[in-house]
Amino acid sequence: MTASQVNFASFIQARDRAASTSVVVERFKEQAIVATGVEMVYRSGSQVYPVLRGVDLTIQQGDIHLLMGPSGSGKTTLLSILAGILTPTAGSVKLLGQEITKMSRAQLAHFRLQNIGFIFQGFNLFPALTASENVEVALKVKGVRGATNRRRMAHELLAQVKLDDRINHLPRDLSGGQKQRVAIARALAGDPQIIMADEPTAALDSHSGHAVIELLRQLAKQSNRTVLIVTHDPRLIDVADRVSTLEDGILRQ
Ligand SMILES: Nc1ncnc2c1ncn2[C@@H]1O[C@H](COP(=O)(O)OP(=O)(O)OP(=O)(O)O)[C@@H](O)[C@H]1O
Repeated sequence: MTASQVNFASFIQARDRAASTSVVVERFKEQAIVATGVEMVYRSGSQVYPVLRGVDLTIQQGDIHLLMGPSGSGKTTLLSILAGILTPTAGSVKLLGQEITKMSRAQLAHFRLQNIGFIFQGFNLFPALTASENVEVALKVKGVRGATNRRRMAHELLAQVKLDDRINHLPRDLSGGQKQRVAIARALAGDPQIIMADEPTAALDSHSGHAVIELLRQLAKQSNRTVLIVTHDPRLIDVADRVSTLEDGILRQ
């Protein structure tokens, strides 16, 4: 081979390597949550309660995905499995390209801390801590060093959810919508790529519910975060990219 042929061959090899890497990155980016054949059976003595019967679910990165279905259909069970809080009886779950169903408890706990933020119906704030301190605690758990640093970051997160004028308020001095916004700021601590929310608007009146929905939409779209929401709230359908319905243990996307 001549020198120019060698150069051209190396160029082609480098280009193909780059192309295959970008395909991998693309694919990784596109599928934030992939559940395959997920089954869950609860047992109580000799009684067996099958709740999920082979659930397949793919959620793209940056999407707001709603999980709906009648009461008792297994939505919280599925969310807990997708978050790695419950281990399914069968099937696998991949988050951000990593199979969490194969991780040890320690690996899973670390992965959750780094990559998932949770929002609950009942806010789950520490009642004796201010809005800022509630977020600071989450930052500490996620490994952010330095009290001053955590305080500054907590204020930035609270500003992001438009609560900069309430940073020193205790939860009892905040409205339901404001409490949920503190909970959202806390879920954003550590900048997780996935946010999971269980009935985030159920305890809110219509006005606060709308504000929280709009905030969740902004969070997903501005930062390309994936937001998975279990809800009965039909108002959320307008902001969702996809809706799945769970019924009798079967998921329809
Ligand atoms: N630890 C458990 N042991 C036994 N059965 C359970 C357990 N947890 C949940 N279940 C049952 O599994 C089914 C699904 O519960 P799950 O909470 O996942 O439903 P859901 O769709 O989230 O309900 P809701 O909309 O009312 O919150 C229910 O029949 C429930 O009673």
